[in-house]
Amino acid sequence: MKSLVKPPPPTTVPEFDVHGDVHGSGDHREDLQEMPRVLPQKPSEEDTLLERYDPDKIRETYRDQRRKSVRRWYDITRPLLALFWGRWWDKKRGKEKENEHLRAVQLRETLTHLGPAFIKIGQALSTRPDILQGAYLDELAKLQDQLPPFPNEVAYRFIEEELGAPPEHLFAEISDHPIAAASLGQVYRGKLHSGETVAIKVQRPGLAEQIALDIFLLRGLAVWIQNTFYDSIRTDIVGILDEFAGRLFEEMDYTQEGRNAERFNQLYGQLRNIYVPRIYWDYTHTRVLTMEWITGTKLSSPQRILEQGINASELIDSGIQCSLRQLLEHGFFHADPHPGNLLAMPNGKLAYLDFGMMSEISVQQRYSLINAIVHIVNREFDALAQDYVKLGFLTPEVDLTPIIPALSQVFNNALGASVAELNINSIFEQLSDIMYEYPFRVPAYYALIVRSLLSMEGIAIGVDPDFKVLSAAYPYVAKRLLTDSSPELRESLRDLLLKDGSFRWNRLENLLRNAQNIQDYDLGATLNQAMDFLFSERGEFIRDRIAEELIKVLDQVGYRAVSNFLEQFPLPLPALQSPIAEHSGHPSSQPAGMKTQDMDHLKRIWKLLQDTPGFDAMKLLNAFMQVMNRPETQRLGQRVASGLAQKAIARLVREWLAPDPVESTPTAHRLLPPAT
Ligand SMILES: Nc1ncnc2c1ncn2[C@@H]1O[C@H](COP(=O)(O)OP(=O)(O)OP(=O)(O)O)[C@@H](O)[C@H]1O
Repeated sequence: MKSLVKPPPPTTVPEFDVHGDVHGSGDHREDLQEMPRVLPQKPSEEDTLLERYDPDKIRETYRDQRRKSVRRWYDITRPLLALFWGRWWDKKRGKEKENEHLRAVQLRETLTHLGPAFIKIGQALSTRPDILQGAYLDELAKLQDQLPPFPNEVAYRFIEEELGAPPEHLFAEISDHPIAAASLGQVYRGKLHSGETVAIKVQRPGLAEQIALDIFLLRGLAVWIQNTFYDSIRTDIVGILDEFAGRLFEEMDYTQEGRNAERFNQLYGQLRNIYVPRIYWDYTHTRVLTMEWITGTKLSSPQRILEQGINASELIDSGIQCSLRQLLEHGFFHADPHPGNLLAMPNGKLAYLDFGMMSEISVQQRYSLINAIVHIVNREFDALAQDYVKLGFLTPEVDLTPIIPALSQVFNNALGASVAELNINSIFEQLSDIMYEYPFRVPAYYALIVRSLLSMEGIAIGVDPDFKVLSAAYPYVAKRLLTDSSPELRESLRDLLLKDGSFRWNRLENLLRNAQNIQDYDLGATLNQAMDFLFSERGEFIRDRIAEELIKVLDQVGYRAVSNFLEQFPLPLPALQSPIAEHSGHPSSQPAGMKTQDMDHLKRIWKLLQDTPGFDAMKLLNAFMQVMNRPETQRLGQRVASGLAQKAIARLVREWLAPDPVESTPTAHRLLPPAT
């Protein structure tokens, strides 16, 4: 790191072309004693063209630049055709496997050589095992970091152009070489005059222009492919490319990245162990981003993390919890969470970097995703097929009959598989086959979600080979089902808890147990939700079940109370028959120790609630009192009372009026039900 507090005087100013080559040399620093005022520059022509992704505007710009387009087209197709030809030749000679690594390296080098747009495409492909295999995935994963840097002078010039003053005036220190050179920019370590250590990200020169031209050419190709092979290509490749390009353009605007970081921090920065660097807006503009420096180890080096004694499993769990909230709660998600963008901090926190590529999914899509998880866990594949319709993968007219068994095969295999086999990667691989075989149209956002999930799983498995993302996700889903009052999730909760008219206590127990340890699980919200749900129109079905259960339970308790009372004060009354025995048709010989399965569940649920952080008996009592005052409860009470009365009368009638097969015996003995 060099100190720039007293820089030497300027000499000549270098000139640059769009490729970042330096013409002329010399030091252009001025000797200013004071902190300069930061004056962002007026946007250039390139800036205005590239304010946001607009395919029509780009087409208009490049339509008349035929020579430029043809030359670039030639540059792109030549190495790619050479690559395809090489692969075809390998296949013909049966050397496909033998040369796989060589071709993969060739692909990586070709994409690197073709520039940022292709590097980004390669990065996206590196998380698509449904498109590429083995060696290719490994090689493309190397694209995620470390590209050749561009000269310091160019970077310093950019800083000056963007921030209105040379770096030596803006910063107290700046590293004399970039500490990382990524696809879109390179990063310097620096220090503000106020003392904070910062990361200064400077964009590659000529980047926007180059990317716009490449996207123009690739989109033309995608439109042609889609129109020509419409029947065999069911994926909306133009849509995917537009989505990708839109995000790439956003990524090139570093002020957008700064805003993303702040929004990310606002939504997820409060989660346990999650850290988001602060943005220094006075030192940030379209092509220069200054943020808090994070000291940490990339998750791409799990071994080094373990060596530092950081609790890696906890770190990964925090990452998974954060990802779940991104995808299923707020819908604003980091679409590029590769291990190079995540740092394990020495204090055990997980820092997110690079907020250039963010994506959003709608509320409806989020609910459908949660429902899909519930249906997978429940093995309800007909409902899962419907989820695909809701998520836009299938049109409503598609016949789901053959798709349901295909889905059931994938997930039954997956859920029945051993821990090592149960990974999202293999599930997605099999789903890709189904999506290819049946008329699925993969929406553009799906690729990003898959990428995000696969990346999450890849990172988790790197640290803990037994990690199961689905299992880690379920507690969060349980929490959402128990606390979210949206009609969609209530519907899912109802489906989960009621089957063929009976209430599945074990599932409720399971949900409560799963949600118990989730950090922001709010037991009070669960109770409120339960009450609201119970007394809503749609809760009527459950109210009926509860009335029945209560009648059963109270009848048993009442029987026991009377029975115990009579044991203390023997009276010449006929024997009371156990309601359980009555219910089951088998009189029990031990009424005092009787239990029902439901009672067991209720007891366990009560225990679970007591053990849940935030349990407060007084709050529960309050809720209970409120419940008691509701007209529905009073109606419920009337039903229970009348149900109990009916049962009691029926029993009395049976006991007293029905002929007794056993002769009168001493009262104390007759308190026991007749032996069978
Ligand atoms: N705040 C920071 N603190 C420490 N190091 C940082 C910080 N920001 C970036 N870096 C380093 O710079 C590298 C590149 O940063 P970043 O990923 O933001 O750049 P990029 O051009 O968007 O890269 P990518 O090709 O991943 O999109 C990171 O992998 C990290 O090593």
